[in-house]
Amino acid sequence: MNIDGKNVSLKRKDEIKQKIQQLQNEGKRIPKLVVILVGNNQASQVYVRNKEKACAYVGMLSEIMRLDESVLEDELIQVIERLNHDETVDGILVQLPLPQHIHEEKILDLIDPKKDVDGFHPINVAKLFLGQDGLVPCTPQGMMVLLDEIHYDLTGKEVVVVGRSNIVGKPVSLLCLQRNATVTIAHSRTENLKEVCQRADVLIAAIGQAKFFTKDYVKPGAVVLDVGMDRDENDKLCGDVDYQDVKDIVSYITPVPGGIGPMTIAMLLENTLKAYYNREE
Ligand SMILES: NC(=O)C1=CN([C@@H]2O[C@H](COP(=O)(O)OP(=O)(O)OC[C@H]3O[C@@H](n4cnc5c(N)ncnc54)[C@H](OP(=O)(O)O)[C@@H]3O)[C@@H](O)[C@H]2O)C=CC1
Ligand SMILES: Nc1nc(=O)c2c([nH]1)NC[C@@H]1CN(c3ccc(C(=O)N[C@@H](CCC(=O)O)C(=O)O)cc3)C=[N+]21
Repeated sequence: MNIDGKNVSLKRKDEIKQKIQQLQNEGKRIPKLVVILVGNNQASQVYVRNKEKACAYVGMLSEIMRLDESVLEDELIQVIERLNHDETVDGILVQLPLPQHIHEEKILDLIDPKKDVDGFHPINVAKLFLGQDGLVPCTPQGMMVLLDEIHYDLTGKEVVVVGRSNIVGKPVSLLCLQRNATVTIAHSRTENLKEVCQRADVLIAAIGQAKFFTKDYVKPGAVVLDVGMDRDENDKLCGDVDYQDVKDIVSYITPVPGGIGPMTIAMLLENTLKAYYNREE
């Protein structure tokens, strides 16, 4: 069965919309998200526009700062420092990937952890590691919300996460561990990947390879969360999972599009609202 991420994200956004309406009624300041987009990466343009639309839908203020591909690292640093000090700004997101000449780590470390709605700053990463309350990366958090939606209890379950990036693979592994799953993190150097994946009660596919996971990777009855945002042979958007091949043997699967992607955006809005409340307190 499909897990309808689009619909779940809509429910979440409607809840946020109500909260913002309430702030408005009380004459309070309205939460604001700033997205920094460097260069003109095609995919990034689409994602950023989706974020802008979502902000408008819930009544949140948003600003997209479009910087030229050739922007100097120092200029970007100045922009972030200004936003860090801007009292009207609650969330700052620097869209990845950044151009080659800019050091990603240096930039992410600079964002005020209180405004780090991506949850990529070392302080927030450490909080997640320690199980402390902080800003949690959006895509992994979105996956937890979808598991809640199907009332799936991870306790004692075998979770296999394929992919070990800082933005998806590692954080989602920690969240599953927190929920008492037995977690395996696989990657490009993993031996016998097929056999490892076949053990999974929950398979999390986050490698960026179109339709890589066919049914011989999937245990019948497993839950499959497909994070991939890939292009197939016809340049059509698809996931890391071969949906047609596995759909009849899984218990649940997130489709692409309409699965994890929309949840990422809903969680971004939730994080911005959380950052707002934390700062107002
Ligand atoms: N829906 C959403 O909201 C989001 C979707 N995405 C999508 O998710 C996918 C993953 O993104 P991201 O985590 O940033 O990816 P990265 O490219 O940063 O990391 C990919 C990971 O997958 C591993 N990997 C690559 N190929 C294989 C393979 N053949 N077998 C096993 N492991 C492999 C790599 O291993 P190694 O470490 O050994 O190199 C690496 O750990 C992409 O399609 C991306 O577009 C990303 C973010 C949000
Ligand atoms: N600092 C930073 N934070 C991110 O969260 C971040 C990033 N950089 N860089 C790129 C990835 C990717 N990502 C997506 C967000 C929404 C969809 C999304 O809305 N997907 C729709 C379809 C989109 C389409 O039509 O192309 C869906 O799956 O239904 C996808 C992918 C966020 N990322």
